[in-house]
Amino acid sequence: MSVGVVTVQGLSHAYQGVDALLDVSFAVEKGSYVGIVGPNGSGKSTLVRCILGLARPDRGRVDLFGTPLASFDQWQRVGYLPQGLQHFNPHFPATVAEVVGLGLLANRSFPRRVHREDAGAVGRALELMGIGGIRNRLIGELSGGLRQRVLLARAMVNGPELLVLDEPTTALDPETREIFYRTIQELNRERKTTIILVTHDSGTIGRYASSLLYLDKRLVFYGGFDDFCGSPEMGDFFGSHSQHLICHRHQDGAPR
Ligand SMILES: Nc1ncnc2c1ncn2[C@@H]1O[C@H](COP(=O)(O)OP(=O)(O)OP(=O)(O)O)[C@@H](O)[C@H]1O
Repeated sequence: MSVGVVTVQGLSHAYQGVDALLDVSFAVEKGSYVGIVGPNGSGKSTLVRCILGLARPDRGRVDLFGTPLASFDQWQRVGYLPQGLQHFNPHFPATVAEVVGLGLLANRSFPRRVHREDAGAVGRALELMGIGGIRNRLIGELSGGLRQRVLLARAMVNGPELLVLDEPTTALDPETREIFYRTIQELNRERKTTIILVTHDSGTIGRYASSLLYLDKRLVFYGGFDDFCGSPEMGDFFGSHSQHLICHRHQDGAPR
């Protein structure tokens, strides 16, 4: 039997009485690559924040690796790349290696320090992302694509089994975006890292993810991209022309 990495049951969340999530239920199995899509304000970030315990749902339940969130304490098994982290001041006084090393602190009790022996883990994460050669550069001096690789290395430094990425490609040009998606796909295929990735681009993510989760406060669709393309509900939702455009790009596109 496959192992549930994330199980969400009946999740609802409102901000000051305004619903952001309504009765959302789904399960993510080990080794899946789930793309979360939906319009602006449809609750995507709120959903991942509830999954990670960063927002408290009004109703419902989240289990991580079979453990209720309230008692889950194995955060080294989870990597998170939040939305909008890529904007660094060019003079931000931290090197690439230092930024990646901060990822080791998530599961450490006080005093939280990076130790000398952590260099090995940092080096491995940098090599995994193909950025070992820039370890001493200042993070603020890098291009958007390299910066995003550094932040991904930071999320990967503990060797997480689950990686949650919230709109990681918004600041990237189309070519760098494809490279980034391919990197995530390799992590999924070769290391069997379970991926949950929030994006606005249903067409592109459909080429890489094993499942799409379409959210509009409620869960509208959860399944494979081919089913998404054939789904009459999604046709009603987008209008058949838009659905065709999304799915047509997929058929033209990259390997899965
Ligand atoms: N801290 C907050 N306080 C009040 N309202 C919030 C807060 N965070 C989000 N919201 C509202 O909750 C709704 C869902 O927001 P959320 O950021 O989860 O959506 P999203 O699908 O990730 O949006 P986007 O695609 O624009 O990033 C939106 O209407 C948003 O304005």
